[in-house]
Amino acid sequence: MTSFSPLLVVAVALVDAEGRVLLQQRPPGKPMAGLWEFPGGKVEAGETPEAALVRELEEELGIATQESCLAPASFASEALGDRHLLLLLYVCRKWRGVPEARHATALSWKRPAQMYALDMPPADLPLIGLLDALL
Ligand SMILES: Nc1nc2c([nH]c(=O)n2[C@@H]2O[C@H](COP(=O)(O)OP(=O)(O)OP(=O)(O)O)[C@@H](O)[C@H]2O)c(=O)[nH]1
Repeated sequence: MTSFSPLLVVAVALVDAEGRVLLQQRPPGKPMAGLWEFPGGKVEAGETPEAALVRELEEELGIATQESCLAPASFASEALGDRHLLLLLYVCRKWRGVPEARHATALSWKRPAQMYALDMPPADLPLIGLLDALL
């Protein structure tokens, strides 16, 4: 039997009062540099997905939220090199602080309809339609 060890990644659509979603641009030196993605990152050993996302938002954007403010929205399942990516997407409308690009090259608030024209990772593309319908 072949073993299956997916890469588990959590990401969030932070939604502002105007229904725009925060995207961040991956920095040089990382795989898929320059692409626009949802803030988030890998779930570490022993962590729940929600705890990982609260941690990533603090580390990457300097904002604070609570696990109860993270609503599961959708997921993506996609080959990623020799791994298989499971990307869990949450929606969050409540946080404290103003997002700043601590790791990313840039941040941008976008309406879902504007995302179709952006360079985003392949796993994110099916998630755009979901956000377009949801927000
Ligand atoms: N955060 C995030 N990662 C995504 C998205 N879409 C997508 O394919 N990924 C992939 O999921 C993985 C997340 O890894 P990462 O490098 O951001 O994770 P991390 O913050 O833990 O970084 P690190 O590896 O430097 O510690 C990458 O392979 C990334 O390309 C997305 O929308 N947001």
